[in-house]
Amino acid sequence: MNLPTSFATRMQQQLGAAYPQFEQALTQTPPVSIRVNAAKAQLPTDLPRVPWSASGYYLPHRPAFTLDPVLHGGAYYVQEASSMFIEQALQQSTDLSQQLHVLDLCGAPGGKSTLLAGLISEDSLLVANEVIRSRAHILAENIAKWGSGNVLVTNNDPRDLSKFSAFFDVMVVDAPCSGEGMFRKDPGAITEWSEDNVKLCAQRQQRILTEVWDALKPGGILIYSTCTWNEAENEENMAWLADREDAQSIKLALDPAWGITESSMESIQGYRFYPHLVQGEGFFMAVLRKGGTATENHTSSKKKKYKLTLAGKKEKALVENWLLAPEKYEWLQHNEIISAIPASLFEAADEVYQKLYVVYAGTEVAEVNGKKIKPLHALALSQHLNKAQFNTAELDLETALRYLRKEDISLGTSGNDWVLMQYKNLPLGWAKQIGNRINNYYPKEWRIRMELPQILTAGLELVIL
Ligand SMILES: C[S@@+](CC[C@H](N)C(=O)[O-])C[C@H]1O[C@@H](n2cnc3c(N)ncnc32)[C@H](O)[C@@H]1O
Repeated sequence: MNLPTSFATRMQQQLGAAYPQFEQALTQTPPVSIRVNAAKAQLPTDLPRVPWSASGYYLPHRPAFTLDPVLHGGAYYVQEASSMFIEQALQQSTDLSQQLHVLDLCGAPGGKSTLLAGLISEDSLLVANEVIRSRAHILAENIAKWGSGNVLVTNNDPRDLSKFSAFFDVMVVDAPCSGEGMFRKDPGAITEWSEDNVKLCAQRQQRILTEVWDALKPGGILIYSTCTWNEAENEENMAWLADREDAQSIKLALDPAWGITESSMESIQGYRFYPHLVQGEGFFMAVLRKGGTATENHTSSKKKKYKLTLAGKKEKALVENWLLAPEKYEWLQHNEIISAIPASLFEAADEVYQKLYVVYAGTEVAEVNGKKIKPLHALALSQHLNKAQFNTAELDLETALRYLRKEDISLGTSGNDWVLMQYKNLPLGWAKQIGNRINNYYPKEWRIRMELPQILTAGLELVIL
């Protein structure tokens, strides 16, 4: 691999005698790993586990993920193993039984957001943000597929977060960086790399951290990560922040067998992932606790004017049984769209709506137009869907893939109703039976564009819950 000279020199200094193993590891094929959505599926297997994540597994080779319907149903997420380490940061720094407000600032495409959504309690709120519009929509798609129901996806610049004061208990900043840890996976990252770019990235990271800092509560946790190894974008930025603001680095307990390299610089504990020592790509993470005492999540009772509008009684009655435990939700209506958010999150969600541009919220349940009701795609993928309310059709692999390609399919059935399309008991989306015909309601922008091969191979052997 043709590495930039100044990068190679720095890594030689950083790694000493281990440098040749590091360089050799950069020529190896990256490991493939997935994280299972524990609310939807289990993977009964003796596949090796990602040691720092309860639901992460390594696969022996890279399957054609696009052709696995179970992926489209949100039963797992393809995620690089090192980045699953934020699970340890969250678990070791935070009481997850509490109701939390969590921000994932640089969220797309959604690896860390879906991991966070799986770790926080059902009455905690995750704000998954992404500054780039098109990427925010991909994030929303992956959040809808994960199906938790307590996530708001926003499309804002970090500076917009400065409208919040002491709102978040936890902030994850997975910052845009110079990407040294991606050299093996994405050789394009090598050509984009330069010392100047490292400096620019470090400055941008400082700006981002400054803009969002006030939104973190006193006593709150910042989980900062990059996929790069240089100190300027990592420990130096954390030391700069801890020095400027009142913050302290948190030391995590590590199993030495994990192969993670701990660094200690100017009172900052950092965690580095090198490809010759771990099964994963390059990664850095540090955790800071903001000074002061944590405060409970309570919202001002003074506020009268809500941005969120409650659904009308009639509309709510039409659809509320489509979710399990409907009494736990506040039912919202925006134009013809009815959605649900956990009732305990109403005030917090409203505050987010007041301050940010929300592109997706909670569970979008239905579109109601007079007496016409259409179940929405996110409902099919929700972890809280009340399946008993719907007709279902179990599809074989080929039909499932044709459905996901938004092709016309035939089930040999007749009737006049909405049908939940399932593969191995996992909901994929809706179709409408009209007489003998099936209208395919799979979202156009999500459809599989790849041609189907002559011979189809079954995907991951998950047990759907
Ligand atoms: C490392 S990626 C995030 C990966 C994501 N956390 C995950 O686990 O799937 C960094 C993200 O930051 C976004 N980004 C780029 N410039 C930014 C900026 N100035 N402020 C905030 N985010 C930015 C990128 O669009 C990208 O989605």
